[in-house]
Order: sequence, then structure tokens, then C-alpha cells
Amino acid sequence: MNIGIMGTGNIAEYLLKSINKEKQVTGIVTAVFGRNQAAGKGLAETYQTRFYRDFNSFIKSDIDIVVEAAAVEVAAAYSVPVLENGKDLIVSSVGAFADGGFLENVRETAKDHGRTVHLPSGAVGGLDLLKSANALGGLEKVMITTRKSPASLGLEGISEEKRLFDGPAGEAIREFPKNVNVALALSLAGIGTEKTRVRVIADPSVERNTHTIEAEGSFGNIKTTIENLPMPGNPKTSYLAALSVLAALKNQGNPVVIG
Ligand SMILES: NC(=O)C1=CN([C@@H]2O[C@H](COP(=O)(O)OP(=O)(O)OC[C@H]3O[C@@H](n4cnc5c(N)ncnc54)[C@H](OP(=O)(O)O)[C@@H]3O)[C@@H](O)[C@H]2O)C=CC1
Ligand SMILES: O=C([O-])CC(=O)C(=O)O
Repeated sequence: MNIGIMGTGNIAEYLLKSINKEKQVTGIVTAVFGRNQAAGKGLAETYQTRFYRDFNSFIKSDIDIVVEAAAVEVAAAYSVPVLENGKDLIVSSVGAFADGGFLENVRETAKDHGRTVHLPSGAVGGLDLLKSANALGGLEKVMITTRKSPASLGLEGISEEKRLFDGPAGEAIREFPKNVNVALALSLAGIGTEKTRVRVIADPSVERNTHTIEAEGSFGNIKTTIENLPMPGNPKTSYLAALSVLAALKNQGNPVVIG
């Protein structure tokens, strides 16, 4: 399996290290696409891959699958062209799918070209539970409370916990596109972007990116908290988010699906 990565940041570098250096996946990253020439050239040299600033050259190269590890706008701009070029796709910036029309467009394009799109669980768990709970439409409430350090939310001078947002997931991702992709993953697995409630709290007392998920319905109820260690290179992003992409790559082509 030849893998192409969109993005030259923190998740991209983690994947390159795990795959090209540590051989954690049966496959190799042969191409990286991005806008940051210096970062891209550095990655290409360190991890023996090719860097492209031109999307067409990247997508026409010998890749089988593309991992988006960049930003919501990158997922929005390139998901359809990736599929039209006959490649499977794994998307980290699931916030792009807040737009239901875009989701349908991606679904139709994948179907037309016989490709698959994987939206990994990212920095949370519980998507399996929400899907089961809503199999007959019995899921009633889903809420996620995200607590991050002020620095990882781009804030300075906050000495006490401060609620920055309380509202539907669709609005939350517009305000915090680099911090609440997890809320979109939960929305897609459960009851949608309007009914899924999101609270974002800047909390100087936390070092871990903490997500508390609460859900209720005909199945019963659940409350679970994930205390994520941040990635060293980018405190906004939890280590689990990068691991979830790696797990998706490890599972490619696996005939047995768990969860
Ligand atoms: N599903 C989940 O649970 C999670 C999802 N994510 C998503 O994954 C993404 C990547 O995370 P991470 O690697 O930590 O982020 P980084 O900030 O470390 O890296 C982002 C990369 O994307 C590039 N980029 C950003 N915007 C654009 C753009 N408009 N056009 C082209 N390239 C762009 C950056 O380039 P440059 O250097 O030029 O800025 C950089 O190479 C996040 O932005 C977020 O959307 C993150 C965490 C959890
Ligand atoms: O990594 C995290 O904890 C969550 C995050 O940034 C996102 O969902 O965008």
C-alpha cells in the first residue's frame, strides 16, 4: 500500500515516523502534499518520501490511499478530487462534514468510483456506542464538554476556567475548527450537528485535552471522560487522534471489522 499524506504538521510527521521509519503499517508513505515548502522538504529528507506543492502531481503519483492531516478547509477542498482520482481516503479534519451537502457529495463520489472514505474516531471513543444506540433512532441526547489549556485554544492571560462556547456542534466547528473535530465525529455517528451539544472550556488547571461525552436514549445512558495527552509538537492535538489514523491504516483491507 502506497500512502499519500495531505499536511506537513504534527500528525503528518507522526505518521511518517511510525510508517516509514518504524514500519508500523504494511505500506509506505510515498508522497506528501502541502503548502509549507520548508516543512515538506524537511519531511521528505528525513523520512525518504516525496513532497508536492502541486495537488495534481501528488494525486497522479503512485499512491493507493490518501490521509488528510491538515485542516477542515483542506478536507473540504480535496476530498472529492481524491476520490475522483480513484484513491481511498482517511480524513482527520472531520469538521468538513458539518456541511451535510458536502457529506452527500463525498458519499456519491466514493460510490461512483468504488472507493471508501474512513472518518476515524480521532481523539475520542464511543462512536460505536452512539451508532448502536441510534440504530432504531432511539438516541435522544448527546453532549461533549471539551476542556483544554488556554494555550492550546490560542488564549493568553486566563487564570480561571472560562466557558468559551455552548451550542450545537455545527456552530462549534465553525468557531473552533482545530479543536472540536471530535464533536463532528460524534454528531455523524449519532444524532447530527444540530442536536449534538458542545461545550468548550478553557481551563488553566488541565494539561490534558479532556473530553467528557454524555449520551442518553432508549439504550440507557453513558458518561465517559477521555484525558488525552497532547502531541509534543502541537498541544491542540491529542496523541490519540494521530493513533486513530494509524489504527485506520493498520486496518485497511482487513476482512474482519471490530466495533
Ligand atoms: N478528529 C480528531 O479528533 C482531530 C482532528 N484534527 C485535525 O487534524 C488536523 C491536523 O492536525 P495537526 O497535524 O496536529 O495540525 P498541525 O497544525 O500540526 O498541522 C497542520 C498542517 O496543515 C497545513 N495546513 C493548514 N491549513 C492549510 C490550508 N488551508 N492549506 C494547506 N495546508 C494547510 C499546515 O501547513 P502550514 O505549516 O503552512 O500552516 C500544516 O502542515 C487539524 O487541523 C484538525 O483539523 C486534529 C486533532 C484531533
Ligand atoms: O485533539 C483533540 O483533543 C481534539 C481536537 O483537537 C479536535 O477534535 O479537533
